[in-house]
Amino acid sequence: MLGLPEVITVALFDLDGVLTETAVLHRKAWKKTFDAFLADRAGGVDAPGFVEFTDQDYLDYVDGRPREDGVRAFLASRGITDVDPATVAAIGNGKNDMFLVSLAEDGGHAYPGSVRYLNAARDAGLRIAVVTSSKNGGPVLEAADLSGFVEVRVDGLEIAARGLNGKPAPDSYLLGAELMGVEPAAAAVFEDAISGVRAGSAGKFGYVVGIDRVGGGQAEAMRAAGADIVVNDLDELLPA
Ligand SMILES: O=P(O)(O)OC[C@H]1O[C@@H](O)[C@H](O)[C@@H](O)[C@@H]1O
Repeated sequence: MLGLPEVITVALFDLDGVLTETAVLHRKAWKKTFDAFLADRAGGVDAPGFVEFTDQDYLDYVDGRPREDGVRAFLASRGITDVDPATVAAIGNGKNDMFLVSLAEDGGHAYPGSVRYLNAARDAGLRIAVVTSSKNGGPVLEAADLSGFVEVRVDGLEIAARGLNGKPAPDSYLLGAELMGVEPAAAAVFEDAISGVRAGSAGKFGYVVGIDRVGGGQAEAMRAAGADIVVNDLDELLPA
């Protein structure tokens, strides 16, 4: 009925890019932030040393990870390891200000296919939690009018408060399963980020669903990272 193995009683949904279209807002805010930082270091966008932040950079280093983990991972990928913690925090805060402006302007939309799936899941008695690295998980759920579906939310604030390792470590998903009172084997993870698919795989969850929103090599990368199935939209899992 829901395209999941029968043993699954709990769904652990990532948020940005799985339930809501906000991954795009995150990516655009990160690009503006990192391009400004890189241009500043290189001496301008026309300087020979300037190489812009790409969509693939977002997927490889930032997507799905907690804010400052993403900053450090991307800078390290460019060989930039001399930034102090205050600078890492300032880069993340600047990006967050931009994200909040775009969320207020855009409104934070849910994917229609995800809303169909959430309704079908609720009707079928599948219990629903959200596990997101974002500290904006609460406001994004509210903006997209999805809070009513969610029994338990693990977000970036909770992850930081508990000192958990962020995705690709499985900790946040393991906490989600624990708060829902089930073993990982009884829970399915729904993810659009490679870091999140890795977290689901590392946590030995009963089923890992990859949602490919970007095309290119993403579906293949998701399978390699441990996804049991890859779809383009959640309602592909529902009966036609
Ligand atoms: O900066 P926030 O809102 O706490 O979000 C952290 C990360 O949350 C993830 O859900 C997004 O995929 C990332 O793009 C984002 O950087």
